[in-house]
Order: sequence, then C-alpha cells, then structure tokens
Amino acid sequence: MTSTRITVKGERPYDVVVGTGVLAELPGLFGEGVRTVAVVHPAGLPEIARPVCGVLRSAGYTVVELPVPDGEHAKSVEVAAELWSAFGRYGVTRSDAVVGVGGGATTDLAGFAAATWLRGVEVVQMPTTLLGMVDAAVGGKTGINTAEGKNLVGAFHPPAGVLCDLATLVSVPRDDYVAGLAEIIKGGFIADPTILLLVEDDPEGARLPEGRHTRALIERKIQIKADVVGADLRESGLREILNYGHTLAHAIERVESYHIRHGEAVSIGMVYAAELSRLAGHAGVDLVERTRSILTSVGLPTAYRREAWPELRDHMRVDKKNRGAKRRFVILDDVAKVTRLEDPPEELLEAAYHEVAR
Ligand SMILES: NC(=O)c1ccc[n+]([C@@H]2O[C@H](COP(=O)([O-])OP(=O)(O)OC[C@H]3O[C@@H](n4cnc5c(N)ncnc54)[C@H](O)[C@@H]3O)[C@@H](O)[C@H]2O)c1
Ligand SMILES: O=C(O)C(=O)C[C@@H](O)[C@H](O)[C@H](O)COP(=O)(O)O
Ligand SMILES: [Zn+2]
Repeated sequence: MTSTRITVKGERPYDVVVGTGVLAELPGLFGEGVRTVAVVHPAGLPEIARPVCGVLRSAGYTVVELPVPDGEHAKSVEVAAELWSAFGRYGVTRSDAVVGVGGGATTDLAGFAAATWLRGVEVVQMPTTLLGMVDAAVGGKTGINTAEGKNLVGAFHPPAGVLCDLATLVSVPRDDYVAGLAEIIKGGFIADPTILLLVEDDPEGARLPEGRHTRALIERKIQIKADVVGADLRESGLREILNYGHTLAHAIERVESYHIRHGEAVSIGMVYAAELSRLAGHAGVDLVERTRSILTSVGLPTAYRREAWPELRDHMRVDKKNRGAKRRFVILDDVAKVTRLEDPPEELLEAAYHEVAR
C-alpha cells in the first residue's frame, strides 16, 4: 500500500507521512540547510534507530546518536539537560535538526529538547508505537514531568514533519500497542463515531498491527489530531477536547509513579469522564455503557483503586485546564458532542469516582 500524507495546517504546515517501509521518505521532511541531525532514541531500541541513522548518513547528514532512558524515564529535566549538553558538545546549531525515534515519551522529550535548545531548533518526529503515531508525535505538544505531576514543563513546538513507518509497530509489545488504542478510541468519542464502529466491528483485530481496520483507525485518528491542532495549536479552546479523560489519567499516572501506561490511565480516565458527564446531567447511561464495553473489548482497564481517591483528587488540582481554584473537565453530551464542566462540586467528582472505583 502506498503512503498517505496528512497535512497539519498552521503557521508552518507540515506533513504526517503514514505507510509501511517509508523510511526513505525521512530526509524529505527536513528543511533547507540542515547538516547535523541529532537522533534521540531509547537506549534499548538500537535496532530501530540504526536504519534511521543509516538513511540519514546516506542522504549526506552528519548524524549524532543520542540514546536516552526507556519510556517515561526519559521525561525528566535531568535527561533533558543531558541532551542540551550533548547538543552543545556536538555543535547542533540553529540550522540543524533533532529527530525523535521511539514511543510518545521519547518524542515528547526530543521535541522538548529541540524546543528549548537555542530557543528552538527543527524537530522531525518518527514515532514507533501506536500511541506515538496517532497522538504524541503530531501536534507540537512537547514536555517533561516534574515531581508535582505529568507534563508540567513543556512547550508548543510543532515538528517539521512526522514519519509513521507502520513496519515498526510489529515489534511493539502487545500491552503497549493496546494502550495506544485508548487514544484512538478517545478520538472516536470526541470526534469520529466511525472509529467506534470499526473497533466494535473487530475488537480482536484492533489489537493487532495487521488488523483489518488498523490502517483506517490510525489515519482517522491522525486526521482528527491534525484538524484540531491545525485550528488551535496553543490550546486556547478547541484543543482541550483532545484532553478528554486525561484529568484523572494524569493523576493516576502520578500516583503510580508512571508505572502504568499512559493509554491505560486514559482508558480509566475516559470511563470517569463519561460517568461525570452522566452525573452532571449531560450524557445518557448508554454513553457510559458504550465507553466501558468498547474499552473492555480490546483489553483496556476501566477501574482503579477505591482508596486512592483523596490522592487523585489532590493531583487533579494541578491539571492545566484549571483556572485558579476553578476546576474544569472535558465532558460529553454524546458521541462527538464535546463540552466543558466548569467548577463541579467536590461531591460530584467523588460520586463519579465511586462508579470507577473497585
Ligand atoms: N505530546 C502529546 O501530544 C502526547 C499525546 C499522547 C501521549 N503523550 C505521551 O506519550 C507517552 C506514551 O507514549 P507510548 O505509549 O508510546 O509509550 P512509551 O514511549 O513509553 O513506549 C512504550 C514502550 O514501547 C517501547 N517501544 C517503542 N517503540 C517500539 C517498537 N517499535 N518496538 C518495540 N518496543 C518499542 C518503548 O521503548 C517503551 O518501552 C506518555 O509520556 C504520554 O504523556 C504525548
Ligand atoms: O494534544 C493534546 O492536546 C492532548 O491533550 C493529547 C493527549 O493525548 C496527550 O496525552 C497530551 O500530552 C496531554 O497534554 P497535557 O497538556 O494535558 O499534558
Ligand atoms: Zn494522551
């Protein structure tokens, strides 16, 4: 199958290239004048970084390989500082570029390092997980975690291009692959009911890179993200819809010290958001049931520890959607009908958690 190009509009439009065996298209995503390319990748995945570096060297670039810790361990100020140091040592200048190769954690870090080095150098993202392709690598949100919570430091720094080589998905561990489905299903609930129908038609296939609807699911979710961030890069309004389910999700990740997959936390967070939508009088019980049933059908979690509520409630106070003491949630009136819940009473938040608790 040939590659697909999805253009993300904005100040500097860029393409997300999707296809199998499309690595040769990588050099074409860089801007004019780039000579040195710093390739940031998880230390444990040299086999994924090697061909990327090979293609870049063959295209005439000077390549600097920068391995970083695996997954979420990379999203720290210490690792970012190591990258800044390396960029300095290897002479990465304003006309050079960074490539992030790996899952969403790696592309978030690589994007953040690129956004901050010399106040911003070009980054090309090459996501190698399902979640990275359909969400993290597209849209220019970059960041790291702090002791207080998830993604609390970061920058909006759109990439010059994104290359999704579907061949890389074959080696992704099944649980990591399935975690990416949470963000695809989120896309179904906030914007594209066809996504829900495709998953419901073949939940087993949805769990596989070679599933019947996999390519359609990936491209449809990227299209949603492209449409939303193309209209509202800096999250002044519309972009908040992409945060559906994330208020509780980020609190769960923090409570678990990030030893839970982002997509799994988002899955639980979406059930919470659906329950909150229902209890606030916005959504019907059918939306909540559909949420639980579709997530369960692909093997995602839908409940969390009852006794964790006080801690979760406190962590939710640092959510970026809050304004002063006012807490704000993205909720649904129905599928593809997104609204906000402003300053809900404490009892409502707790009652919704009661429905998710086990
Ligand atoms: N910036 C955004 O808009 C945005 C959106 C969604 C999620 N995120 C972030 O993305 C992160 C989650 O991303 P993720 O689910 O990709 O997790 P991850 O980056 O932790 O990757 C999951 C695991 O898969 C491994 N891996 C990656 N590619 C592989 C491959 N091809 N074969 C084998 N193993 C591979 C990784 O090394 C890691 O161990 C979170 O930090 C989340 O906050 C960011
Ligand atoms: O792109 C966005 O905007 C999103 O909210 C997408 C989310 O899936 C993603 O996890 C994002 O990193 C969360 O952003 P944050 O601003 O809540 O940290
Ligand atoms: Zn997310």
